[in-house]
Amino acid sequence: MTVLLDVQEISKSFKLKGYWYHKRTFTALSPLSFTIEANKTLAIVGETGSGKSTLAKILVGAETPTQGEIYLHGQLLQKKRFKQRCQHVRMIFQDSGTTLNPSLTIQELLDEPLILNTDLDEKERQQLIHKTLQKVGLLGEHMNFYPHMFSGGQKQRISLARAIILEPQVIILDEALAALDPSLRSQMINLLLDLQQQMGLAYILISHNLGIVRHFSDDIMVMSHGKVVESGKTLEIMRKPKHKVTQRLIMSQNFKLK
Ligand SMILES: Nc1ncnc2c1ncn2[C@@H]1O[C@H](COP(=O)(O)OP(=O)(O)OP(=O)(O)O)[C@@H](O)[C@H]1O
Repeated sequence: MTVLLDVQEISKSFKLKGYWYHKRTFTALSPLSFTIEANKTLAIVGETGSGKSTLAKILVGAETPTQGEIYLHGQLLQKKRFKQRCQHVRMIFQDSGTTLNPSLTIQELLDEPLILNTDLDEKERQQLIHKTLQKVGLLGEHMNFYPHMFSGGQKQRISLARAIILEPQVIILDEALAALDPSLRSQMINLLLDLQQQMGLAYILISHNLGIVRHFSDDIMVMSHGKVVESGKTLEIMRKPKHKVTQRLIMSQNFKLK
């Protein structure tokens, strides 16, 4: 298997305001490295404030790392080339549905990334939107609907359509399944797994729910205070957690793995 995403020694320190006479910084991420292969899912878990979202924002290009480099297929992802990053790494949030602009139709919402990032003409864009809606289990006719006409689960599918329309290689799911009820969640997980197979996607799953993590991820990385404290195969780590943070997370959810 070949490495798709290679994260090398990424760190992040925030400058704290109000200390001009004695500059202070807060280290949200200590240098950390990891790799992901295509068709695989890496789960990132950890207590609140451990740095998971900061790492996700760096990967998607919304935050600049203090140090470190990210390679995709061996090619350096340039910090300032947002367009390049947008095409390859996309992110879906827990409340993605609520971030869909209510005044735009689904066609207009899906057209935005295509206009910004591709040279496709109007007809080609419309065909791609139609195809992508079908890929996520919606109908081509939904193009003319507005976001308020959809349920929460369907809105999450629209966000997924927006994420995959540029055919990225990596999708970050930041608590993207948390707000869904159990049956919608399993439908969404099955859809994500199907798309992973079809498109060779790598997922980075940030979740507090170890049930989802176990069901969905191949590998796991446990974070605490901006550091990786344990990582490896999900099932092995869940069966025999070595670090006390991992043990605490598992115990706090009363999570048992037979
Ligand atoms: N812009 C910022 N300026 C200063 N500190 C920040 C900033 N963004 C994040 N932090 C700090 O960095 C640390 C890591 O935050 P982050 O949001 O990455 O944690 P998290 O693991 O995603 O937490 P949660 O599970 O609650 O979402 C926190 O202590 C947070 O307060």
